[in-house]
Amino acid sequence: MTAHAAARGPAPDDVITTTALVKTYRQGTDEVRALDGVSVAVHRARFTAVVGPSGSGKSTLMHCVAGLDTVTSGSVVLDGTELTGLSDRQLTRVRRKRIGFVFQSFNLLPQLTAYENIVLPVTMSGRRPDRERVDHLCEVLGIAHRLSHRPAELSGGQQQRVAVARALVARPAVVFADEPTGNLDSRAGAEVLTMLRRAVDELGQTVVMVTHDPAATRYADRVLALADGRVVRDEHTTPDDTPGRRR
Ligand SMILES: Nc1ncnc2c1ncn2[C@@H]1O[C@H](COP(=O)(O)OP(=O)(O)OP(=O)(O)O)[C@@H](O)[C@H]1O
Repeated sequence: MTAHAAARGPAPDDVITTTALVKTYRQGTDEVRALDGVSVAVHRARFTAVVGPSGSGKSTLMHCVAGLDTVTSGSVVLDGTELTGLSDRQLTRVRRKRIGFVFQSFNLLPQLTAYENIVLPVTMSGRRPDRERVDHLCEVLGIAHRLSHRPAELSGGQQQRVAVARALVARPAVVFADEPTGNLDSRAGAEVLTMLRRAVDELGQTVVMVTHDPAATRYADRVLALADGRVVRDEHTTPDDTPGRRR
């Protein structure tokens, strides 16, 4: 969907819609306009990469859309819920129920096994893990043989795949991946990107990834480029351009 069409409201297959999103920060006496009117819609079950130079607003956009930061003006609708105006408690609920996160630094709990890390979002909310779902995820992600290991006993790439499984386990509406390959060598990075791609193609997951890595964007269906807090490019790729993509 184009930025123009996004202004007309969310279509059924849009899992995120922002309209005229503005975020300003105060830096001393100056005001920084980190987002300067972003209207964009993200399609369900697609892999969207957000790129742009340092300071262009990528992290701010992700934080506002994921309910990690408040917006100055405009609207964010995530999976049918308007986030602006929600209390911290309501935002926490939205994040817990509808969003999975993958970070550059993996953020696994060192004292827990891979399996315990993966099911944490489920057990923390007082539910029992769906063993079939976990087994299927671990098979798709190639970590089924590593589940009893602690993070320190895993390679960086394996740790990040555990983090991807953790992000997917509760069937979130969106997975946000913030520089997921930033701490990995190119081979491990390619493996993790392939796993995110498979999460989209085989599990119907929606993935939004912030990245500096030009190679990473080749795995996405769409590349949104930001500059000075605005969307300056919005490119959709075809399946033939995308490595590891099902034809
Ligand atoms: N908490 C904050 N307080 C003040 N200014 C901020 C804050 N967070 C971000 N900014 C400013 O907002 C602008 C956008 O920052 P943002 O971190 O979103 O960019 P980015 O594209 O993610 O950069 P990078 O690639 O370096 O992570 C920058 O000018 C930054 O200095």
